[in-house]
Amino acid sequence: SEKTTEQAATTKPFSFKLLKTEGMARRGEITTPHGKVRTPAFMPVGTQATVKAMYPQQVRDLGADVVLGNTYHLMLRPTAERIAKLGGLHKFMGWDHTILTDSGGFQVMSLSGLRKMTEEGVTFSSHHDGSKHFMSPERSVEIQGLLGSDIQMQLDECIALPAERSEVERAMQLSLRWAERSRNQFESMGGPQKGQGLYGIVQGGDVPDLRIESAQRLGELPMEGYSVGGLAVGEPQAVMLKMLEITTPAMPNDKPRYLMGVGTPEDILESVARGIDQFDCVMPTRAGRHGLAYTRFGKVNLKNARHSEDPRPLDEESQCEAASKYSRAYLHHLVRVNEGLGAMLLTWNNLAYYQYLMQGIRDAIDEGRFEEFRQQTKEDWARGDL
Ligand SMILES: Nc1nc2c(CCNCC3CCCC3)c3[nH]c(NCCc4ccccc4)nc3cc2c(=O)[nH]1
Repeated sequence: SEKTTEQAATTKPFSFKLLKTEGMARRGEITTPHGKVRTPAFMPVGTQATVKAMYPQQVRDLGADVVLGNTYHLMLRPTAERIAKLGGLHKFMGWDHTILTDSGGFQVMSLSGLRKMTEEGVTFSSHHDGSKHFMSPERSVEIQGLLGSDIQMQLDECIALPAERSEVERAMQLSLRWAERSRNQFESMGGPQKGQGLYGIVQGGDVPDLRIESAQRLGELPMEGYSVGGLAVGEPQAVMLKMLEITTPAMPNDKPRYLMGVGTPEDILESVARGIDQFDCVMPTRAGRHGLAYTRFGKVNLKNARHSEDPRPLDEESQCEAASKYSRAYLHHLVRVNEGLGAMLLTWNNLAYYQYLMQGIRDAIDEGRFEEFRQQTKEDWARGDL
């Protein structure tokens, strides 16, 4: 029968095209039911169905192809059932491009009160009102399906570092068993037929053989992509980078690799060089709300009194008005008197800079000059803010 455009679009299978590589750096393109994702990609965080202090169109105009939502926050408020009743998360928040959701395990462990972790799942109390909740691998995938998420995460257990090997191994093995249960639930809900993707999450802490075992055994499951979890949890940057050098070669080469929770511009640049395609971090948005600006020449803390009479904008060559149109003195004032416009302008500037960096990385890999781009960018940052 003649499929409508809409139906044809949503039944295209999830896919990842590897377009170019330079060393371990990769340039690719993911196709989801809501469009394409150019990789390497930075994915702004929209925890409670909004990228804080930004309009969706503003986020899109900066070049973001995907934003993050969160199972933990949305299952508590307004609940996944209510969002589903209202047409799903895309419609609810007015974002008509790709949405990736985390499974909620990380947030339960880092945000919620009293919790009990068993083979079955995790019981926890809401950090809002103390109400009791339960999340299993199956329930997490069900919630992400209700939200209409294009890229879903398995439920996993992420532990903080440093940790005993026995503890790292226990959490890694549990996460592997939960990966299989998540996959079964995802397939029983027809995820693949809707063109959605489910990612497995590699764990294993800072223990090389556990990282390799986790990556290899996850790779045997037919996941649409694979995340590197359990990092950016307190370990030094050198340890994180070392673990990437060990882990990414053990992950499927033809599927997207998502490093969760990372990171600063330098973390991102160094992780692209070690085989990562997708990133998310609250840094640019959270820092913006705290007066910190990311620019081509490093960070500028607008709280600092040295900016109080500086008439220069953050970066007059920037395409983003937040960087080119307002003086540092004005931004300093807004931050000092805690005016909402301060958070809005600095969030806008920071997301603009992150997307500018990602576009530079993608162009550099396309043109076979990523190594040179990486060195030049690090020199620019080191110059500090002129
Ligand atoms: N499922 C899962 N999620 C992880 C996350 C959350 C990623 N952002 C989710 C978004 C969805 C909505 C909320 C966030 C992580 N975030 C970090 N580090 C953040 C470090 C950081 C902390 C504060 C400021 C800056 C960086 N490590 C992470 C590891 C895992 C993991 O193993 N499993």
